[in-house]
Amino acid sequence: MKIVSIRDIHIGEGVPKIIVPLMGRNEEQLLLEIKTIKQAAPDIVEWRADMLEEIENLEVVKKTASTIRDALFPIPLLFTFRSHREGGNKIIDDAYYQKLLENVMRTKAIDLIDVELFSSNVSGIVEAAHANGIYVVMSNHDFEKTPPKEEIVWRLRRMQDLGAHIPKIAVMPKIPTDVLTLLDATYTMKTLHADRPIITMSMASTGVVSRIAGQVFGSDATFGSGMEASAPGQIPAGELRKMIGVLHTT
Ligand SMILES: O=C1C[C@@](O)(C(=O)O)C[C@@H](O)[C@@H]1O
Repeated sequence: MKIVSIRDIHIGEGVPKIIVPLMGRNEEQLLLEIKTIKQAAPDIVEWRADMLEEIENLEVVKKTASTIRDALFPIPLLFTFRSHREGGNKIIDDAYYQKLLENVMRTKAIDLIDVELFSSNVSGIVEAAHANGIYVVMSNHDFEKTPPKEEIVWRLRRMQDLGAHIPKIAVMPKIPTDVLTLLDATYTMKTLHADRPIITMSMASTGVVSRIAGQVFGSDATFGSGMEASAPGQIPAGELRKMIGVLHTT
């Protein structure tokens, strides 16, 4: 089993890692947010760059990336531009998505990058990440429903085949047994197919149990909110840490 190690954070080993999103709209808000979320001692911070007002200005994006890096170091930084079709804040075209990701990777201000499975030229982006020494968290989100177990496992396997260091999927439950489907898919992926860390979650209030207990079934990290949640069902990172601690006391 491959472990993803960034300084003293080892994803895929020990207790699940807590990832806290940064949702600020500009540098000033982001710096304030960083001060606040540091109190929750996140293992990893995710910059949700689709929230940035000036996301279409590459110079601003690159400068903001290094400002965040300096304020956070040594906490590992995950860069995410979440597309609108997968629940993100802003619509950009495929060409700009790739250009944005490649520019940010070249700054070396980040440790991990989110690459959506269904974006165009995934292989090209993954290649650029490998060339820059940045870990790929490949992702897929379904805000409408929970696909069948076989489909969830297929998507996670496809991410692994495409060179993701960490495959990730977030799905929406309509009924409580949809959460079981997600957890069952997680367990099958982890025990039969995965040779690396994976991250899975079921969203909204019905899915909260998956964010707390996901590691029992094979998920290696979980998202907890800082100042603002980035998806439905995220609970505050401090509370999440306590609950995960309870699951790991015996
Ligand atoms: O992919 C994910 C997972 C997520 O959607 C969640 O449900 O916690 C939150 C996003 O910020 C992150 O990029």
